[in-house]
Amino acid sequence: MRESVRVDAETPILEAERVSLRFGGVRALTDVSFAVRRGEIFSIIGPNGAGKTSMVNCVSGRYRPTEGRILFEGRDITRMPTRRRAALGIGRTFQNLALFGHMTVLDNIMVGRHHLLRSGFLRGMVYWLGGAQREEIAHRREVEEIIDFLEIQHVRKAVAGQLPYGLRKRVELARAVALRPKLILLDEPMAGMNLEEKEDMARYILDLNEEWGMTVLMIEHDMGVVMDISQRVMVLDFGRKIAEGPPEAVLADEHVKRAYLGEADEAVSEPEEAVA
Ligand SMILES: Nc1ncnc2c1ncn2[C@@H]1O[C@H](COP(=O)(O)OP(=O)(O)OP(=O)(O)O)[C@@H](O)[C@H]1O
Repeated sequence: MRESVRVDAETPILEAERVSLRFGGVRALTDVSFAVRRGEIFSIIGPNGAGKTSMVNCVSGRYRPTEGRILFEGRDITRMPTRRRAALGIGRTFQNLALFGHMTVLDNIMVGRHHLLRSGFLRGMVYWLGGAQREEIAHRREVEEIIDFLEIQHVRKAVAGQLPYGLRKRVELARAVALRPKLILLDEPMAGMNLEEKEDMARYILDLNEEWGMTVLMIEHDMGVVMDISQRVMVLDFGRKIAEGPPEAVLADEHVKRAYLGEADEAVSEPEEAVA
């Protein structure tokens, strides 16, 4: 039986409370707190090694914070295994592609669905045993919907490992979406993409958010994309939070400019041209 949880419009879908993470002597995260509101696109930015992936791994369950708590829909998930978090509705993609290269696109997405069944959707499982054919049809319909949405119909039978990089990233997103998560964690979804692929990916993320109702927590280096599609942004630097807020406010923050964007205060300005 599912535990009852406190969920209302005021409850953030995700909260990190004073999270610290150490690897031996390395302080990957120090005292980081933030909250993601239900329905928003929230991005984490910061220089290399700032702790972004570590933070997302604490949310997905791959890493366990040394100190602090992670709450999902008001429930403490800090010590919960990854699989159970997925069953609660936390899905993710990885910085480095994690597809089954030898399998078809369709099978890769089906794997996402099977994970959904295995992860405690007991009713579905019983149904599967009792009426496998109807379940399979429903399953396929969902998968086809995702394939249509991500515009990968033309490669559905292709072997995933042989696709161009941008398409593989899209298939990986499809697999994460197949879990039907409430919160989707995207680790550098645009990495290695050309401009057109980035624009497509940005549109898919917006649609996932607006039409599919998924809350998005994203790490992304492309500042243009981050500023375009995020409602709020958190900036990490050396494992600490240095700013959080709407994109424009964060961009204008002097601390952020110095620490992250490298726009030092002493920026050299060109002498103005003499006006005749
Ligand atoms: N598994 C690990 N073992 C030891 N140190 C780690 C591990 N994972 C991360 N770190 C260290 O923690 C710090 C934060 O790394 P993290 O990968 O979270 O940063 P990031 O902001 O995601 O960087 P990037 O933008 O390069 O992906 C770094 O100093 C990194 O070397």
